[in-house]
Amino acid sequence: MVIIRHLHIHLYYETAVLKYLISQSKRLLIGASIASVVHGACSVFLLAQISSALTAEAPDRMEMALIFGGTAVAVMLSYMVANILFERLGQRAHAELRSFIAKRVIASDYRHLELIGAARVQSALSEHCTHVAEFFVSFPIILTNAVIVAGCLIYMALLSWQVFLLAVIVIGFGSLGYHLAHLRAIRHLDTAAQEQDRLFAYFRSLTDGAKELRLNRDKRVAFYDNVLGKSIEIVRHERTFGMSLFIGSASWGNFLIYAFIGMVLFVLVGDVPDRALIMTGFALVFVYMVGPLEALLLNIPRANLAQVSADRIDEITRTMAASEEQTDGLSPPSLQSIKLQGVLHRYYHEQSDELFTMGPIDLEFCPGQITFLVGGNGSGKTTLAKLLVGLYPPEEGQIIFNGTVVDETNRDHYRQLFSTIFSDFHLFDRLLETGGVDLDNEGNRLLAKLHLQNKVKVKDGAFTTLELSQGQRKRLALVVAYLENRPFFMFDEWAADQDPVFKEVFYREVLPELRAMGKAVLVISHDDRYFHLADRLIRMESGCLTLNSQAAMKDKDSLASATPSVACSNAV
Ligand SMILES: Nc1ncnc2c1ncn2[C@@H]1O[C@H](COP(=O)(O)OP(=O)(O)OP(=O)(O)O)[C@@H](O)[C@H]1O
Repeated sequence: MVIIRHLHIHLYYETAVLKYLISQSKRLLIGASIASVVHGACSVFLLAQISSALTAEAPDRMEMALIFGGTAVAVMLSYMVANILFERLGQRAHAELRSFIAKRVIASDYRHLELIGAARVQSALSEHCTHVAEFFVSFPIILTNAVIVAGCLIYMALLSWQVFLLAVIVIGFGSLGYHLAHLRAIRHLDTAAQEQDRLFAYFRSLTDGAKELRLNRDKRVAFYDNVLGKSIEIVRHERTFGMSLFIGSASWGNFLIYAFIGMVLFVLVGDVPDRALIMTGFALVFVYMVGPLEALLLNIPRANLAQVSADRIDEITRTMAASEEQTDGLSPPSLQSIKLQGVLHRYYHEQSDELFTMGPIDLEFCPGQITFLVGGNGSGKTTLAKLLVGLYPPEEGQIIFNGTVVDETNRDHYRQLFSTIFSDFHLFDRLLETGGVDLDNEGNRLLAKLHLQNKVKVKDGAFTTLELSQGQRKRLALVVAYLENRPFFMFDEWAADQDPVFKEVFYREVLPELRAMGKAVLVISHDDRYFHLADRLIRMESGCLTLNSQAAMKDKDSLASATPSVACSNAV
């Protein structure tokens, strides 16, 4: 009873995500909905036939039996078609939603993605997606049963307008109760959804922090009791409370149904001549209607859960701004010069209300030049590298590439200039480089060059294993960088995990070779033994460049006595 109004709410109160999904599968949804409506209508028609068969005369029975049989087959077929189509719709919605989020994540500005965080993306891709897909499974149940209930009400109106009027009053009461419960319940489901995003971060700590948790019993207990267990409990509690409110209102609806039936049977139908016949007719409708009504009352909460998840996905994907134009299909850029002019980036730390400012910085890079970027921990080296390679757009100042200002229209193209190995690099198990080289041959040649030929091979465009030490995995990343063969190489503390022998290889063979190939190279390093090998050395302190020495470093003592050539306007 409550249903028609709430069905209306759910059909029209769509989030952008549901709208998108519905628009993607419009035809399938229309087909499945028609099959559901046909199923509901045939079911009511079947009921009408059962009712009239009870009082039918013998000569009509044969014809009625045929119609009954035909309707029963139609009920079966429409049920099958509706459910298969909705199952397909559910699976399709799930897949569409996953690709929708994945594409949004890929296109999102890097800084936005950093701010959203991996846990929220994971939560959206897994649990929220599943809830939304389930909407398409509960939708046919809601639709079919709504049609059956509506049909029953019409049938009732034909039997008696007084009964129909009473039904409308009961629907009003039911809706009010449901609405009040709905407002409260949604708040709890929302809280559960927010907590679930945090829970996914704790799930990651379970695997990422596996070593620490095993080595420290107190930490393990505290992590489970105060962090993970607490979060699991909050999600359980909030969701149970929210869903219980819905179930409470469903029970209220249920009570109203029986109150309604009682009123009709004992109050409205008085001592009329055909009492037994009229009672039989009503009893049949009631019995037939109770099942669909209950199914409706139970499935609407599931649709609400989907709604909350869809809102959550919506919120996450909406903040994934994609301000840059994708520049697929353009040929890779070549490098003449890169100029950083007054570039600046700020990090705001909400908890401590502190701001870290990097810049303003002026720098120039050209091909065939090796630049070392040095400085203490947290001085801003990686941040500068992220700005240089176009992962962060400068908040102030600009980057000029081959004489052209880098902006939203060409930043994606500009980024194709760089092969990078950040300290938190990621290795894809497949080699995704598409430079036209024979990946297997070239990959294996490079593996031999980096002394890894006995550990790992490239086979069918993939590394045979990634189960290697951190230093070896970094060498694999170097193989990938070589295969990319871009004009600019950026290494963020690459050599930190290498043994002394390979450090020598890196600084004395790999880097000079890259220079000879005409590559521009930026090396973030703490290896002061090798600083003198740089063509230029720049030092960062508290987000400012304090030294930009163009001269070749002959020894590190000359470095220590060098005067800063770049004024720091940001000194703290
Ligand atoms: N993702 C981030 N969000 C917010 N603040 C950040 C983030 N990354 C870095 N910071 C802030 O910026 C400062 C500089 O960090 P950055 O990683 O650039 O330093 P770094 O010189 O590369 O340090 P290290 O030598 O330890 O790698 C840090 O002190 C930190 O406060």
